[in-house]
Amino acid sequence: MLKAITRCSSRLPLGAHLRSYVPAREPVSPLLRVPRGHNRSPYLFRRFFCSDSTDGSDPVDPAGSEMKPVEAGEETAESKSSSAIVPTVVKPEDCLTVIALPLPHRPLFPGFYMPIYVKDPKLLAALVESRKRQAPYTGAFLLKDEEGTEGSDAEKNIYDLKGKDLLNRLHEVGTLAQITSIQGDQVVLIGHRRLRITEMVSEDPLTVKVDHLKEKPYDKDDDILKATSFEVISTLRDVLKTSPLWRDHAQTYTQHIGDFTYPRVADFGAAISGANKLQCQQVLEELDVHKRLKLTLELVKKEMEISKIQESIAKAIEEKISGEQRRYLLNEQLKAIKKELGLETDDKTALSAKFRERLDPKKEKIPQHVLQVIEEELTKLQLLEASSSEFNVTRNYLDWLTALPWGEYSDENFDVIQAQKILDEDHYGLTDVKERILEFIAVGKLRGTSQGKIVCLSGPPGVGKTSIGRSIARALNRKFYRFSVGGLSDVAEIKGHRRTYIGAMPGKMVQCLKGVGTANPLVLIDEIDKLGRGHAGDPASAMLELLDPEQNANFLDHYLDVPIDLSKVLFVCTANVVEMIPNPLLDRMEVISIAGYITDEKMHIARDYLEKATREACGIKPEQVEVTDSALLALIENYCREAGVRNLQKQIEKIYRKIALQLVRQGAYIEPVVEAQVQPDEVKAQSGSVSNETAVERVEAETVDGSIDREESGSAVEAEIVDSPADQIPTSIGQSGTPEDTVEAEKTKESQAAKNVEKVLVDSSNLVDFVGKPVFHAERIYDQTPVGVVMGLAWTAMGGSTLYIETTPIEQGEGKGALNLTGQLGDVMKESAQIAHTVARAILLEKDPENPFFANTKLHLHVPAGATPKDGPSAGCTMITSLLSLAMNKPVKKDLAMTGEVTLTRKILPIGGVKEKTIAARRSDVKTIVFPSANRRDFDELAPNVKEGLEVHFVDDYAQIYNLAFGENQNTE
Ligand SMILES: Nc1ncnc2c1ncn2[C@@H]1O[C@H](COP(=O)(O)OP(=O)(O)OP(=O)(O)O)[C@@H](O)[C@H]1O
Repeated sequence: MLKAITRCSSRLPLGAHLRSYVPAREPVSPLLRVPRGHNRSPYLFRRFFCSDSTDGSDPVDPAGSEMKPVEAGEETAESKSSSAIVPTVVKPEDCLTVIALPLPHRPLFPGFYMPIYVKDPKLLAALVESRKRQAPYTGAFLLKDEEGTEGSDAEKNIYDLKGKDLLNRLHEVGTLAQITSIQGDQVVLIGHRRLRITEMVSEDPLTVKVDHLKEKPYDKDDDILKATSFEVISTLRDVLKTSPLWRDHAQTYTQHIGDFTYPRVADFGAAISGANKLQCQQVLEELDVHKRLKLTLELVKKEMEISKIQESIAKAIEEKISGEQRRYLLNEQLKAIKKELGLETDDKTALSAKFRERLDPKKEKIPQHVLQVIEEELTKLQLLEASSSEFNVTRNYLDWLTALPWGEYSDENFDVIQAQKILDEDHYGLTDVKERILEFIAVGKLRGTSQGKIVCLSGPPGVGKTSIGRSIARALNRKFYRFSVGGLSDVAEIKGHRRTYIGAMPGKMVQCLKGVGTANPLVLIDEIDKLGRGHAGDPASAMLELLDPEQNANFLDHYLDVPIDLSKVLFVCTANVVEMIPNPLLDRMEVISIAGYITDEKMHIARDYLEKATREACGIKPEQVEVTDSALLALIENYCREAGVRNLQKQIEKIYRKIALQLVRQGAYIEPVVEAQVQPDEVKAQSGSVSNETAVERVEAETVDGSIDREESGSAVEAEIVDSPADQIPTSIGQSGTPEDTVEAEKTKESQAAKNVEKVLVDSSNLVDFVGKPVFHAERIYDQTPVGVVMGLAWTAMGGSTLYIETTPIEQGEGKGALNLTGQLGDVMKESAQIAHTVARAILLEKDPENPFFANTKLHLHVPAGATPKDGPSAGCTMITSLLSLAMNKPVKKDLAMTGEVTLTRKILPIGGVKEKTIAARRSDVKTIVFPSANRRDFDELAPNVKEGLEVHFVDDYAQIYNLAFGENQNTE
């Protein structure tokens, strides 16, 4: 079996520098050179032919030589003379009977090498034999494709063919090939001249008689021939530019063949083109040089097109990958440079070193099990590929593990006095909270260590829950970390994601510890009452694990996967409504409620804290402004009635912003005055004897804007002249002019200017200019409540408030008794109204058995304000009183407010929010309050200033309220 190593002999080095055909006219690449030879001797070419061709025979005869087929047996004069001299050496032209070697893939062109594999032992032996006999020639003929088979199939069947069958399968025209070497079954051939099979001589191996073919004669000066040949050359040259492989061919070919002639150009082009075997065979068979050139031109043009496409494909792909490759290469180079300079060892080592460096100082404090995990992960890191995703996961994990403050605690403050000072510095009042913190410190001092606790601060917005948390941290000398859990529904926020997830992060607590860098911070968990309901897992349970002192010594974060000790963390939670906190959580908390502030407390907070802080924040000096008590009071009463002080803070900020603008504007007007003062010429003119009037007159002339009146300007300048004699400062500036002096003078100027600016006064009369019209109108609608209207006390998340219960008849008639309710009442409140109706009817029956009011009257009970939803049972007693007032046509006592749930048996049950309700009652100028007896303790605990001026009655039966309300006053205490 024959097997060609390559597509054609093209793998073998051929080719040459092809010189320009007309060098003077066309100084082109030296790669392709002249197809001349029309004026050169054939012998000259022979010298250049293949090295093994010892006889110098030339398969490509020079142009102009005889082009007719050489008949078998016919011998040229040259051959005769040669054989006469060296009769033992067979010349190519003497080979008229040759072994036919089938070529499966491509024909062999004269001047080209072709290695083939001869698998048929008999054929191989015959070739070896022939080589030994000094006749190293064979006929190489292209195998025709059998119908329906192609390529490898043709090769497969080749050795089954013998004799005639094989002959029929061979193309008639082939090449006389010299056997240059035989190694094993590899036979290397070099093509000499064209042959045509005439008849079969023997069957196995197939031996045939051949005619030697020569090109038809052609005119070497024919223009068309020249032009075609040039075109082939120029196309070849173009292709050579893009393909280095072709260049090699050309070089080697000319080394062996010598200069190009027209037929050689055609052969060369066809041989190195990638054309299929039939097209090549066509070129081989063509003896007309012009036609052969044209055929070749077609092939090389096609080759050109292919090479263009190849180039564009290569370019596109190169562009695509070159960006990434470039980055990769640059990165690698950078790494190498850094490594060389000792700036960085390789990634993994540097990372490990970084982690170890972090660990070393705290190694003793890290729990053993954590150390073990860290070591394992460090080993894993070394084994992983730096570009793998697993590497990144491990690196991040180690980053977190090593960054946590294992066993690192801030030195706690156990000094109660110092702590009290800090707490008082930041907040007014809040005695309960402060006391609790001081107790905590005291216990810590006695025990020697403090322990984690959960404190829950509850109260309306803006009462300072969050800010006292920060202040507690400061008092205890702990690091402060705050996170809000309002609306939090993902357990992963608290407990972290498992490491297997992409973008996994530890939970908030681990983030907190990394952030603060100590294991005993104060963590403020804001809005715990607004904790979301989780869709995957229950955040409340996760919070429980986090907060519970029993469990959190071994808190397990999903990401970290090693237990961490949170028992030293002090948790402070804040909530607006304690009832909304999940019960198991609430159970573990120590709730401290901050009810809100009364006017008096707000005054203190505003004066001593908010105003001070705001003034500093606005860059205003105390002497530049005065906000009177009456202004603050008006602000609190008419603008900021809510329980907290956040709104009050906003209003104060508003005032100070306006003041700042006013001061800056004034300063801008005063400045030109000061400038005017420092004109040396003018100073000289004044020379110490300037009268006040003169200065005033001058300023008047310069500050023409109407917004500063004459008197103001005058007085400002007067102050200027009195405080700093005009002939001193300006003269020093004018004369010395050193930078120090200038700075000094500038400073003096500034302070003078500040002094000149008039102090801004804010009092109740001009408060409107700063904060606009009052937003609140008195909660109190009635001076004296009319029949059917009674004031109740309510509690909301915003603090306490007063509310009215109004009842009016709709229609009367036998058996028409009914009750309509309005005012956005909730279910509980509606039920409360039904109970009140029943109880009121029973009481009326007792007091006035003849009165059929409730039986015959359709009533309407309304609770303003209608837009606010209301609920709760604590308005029960107020509703009964309102119904009775209407039924008896008797108004209730003036300035009376009440609260309390009533049962059907007229018992009064306790209510919540005593402090808020008391504060609200005082705000509405209520004089007498009725509370359930069960709330007496709550009331007694209130600060004296909150209780001041109130007449409070504690009742446990409605009869007592009846007496209080309708004038039959008794001592209910
Ligand atoms: N007793 C006080 N003394 C001084 N400043 C106070 C006092 N109470 C509240 N403040 C100030 O009021 C502002 C609002 O307080 P903070 O934000 O702590 O309210 P909060 O109760 O946490 O509100 P929310 O429930 O809306 O979170 C803060 O600037 C705080 O300093």
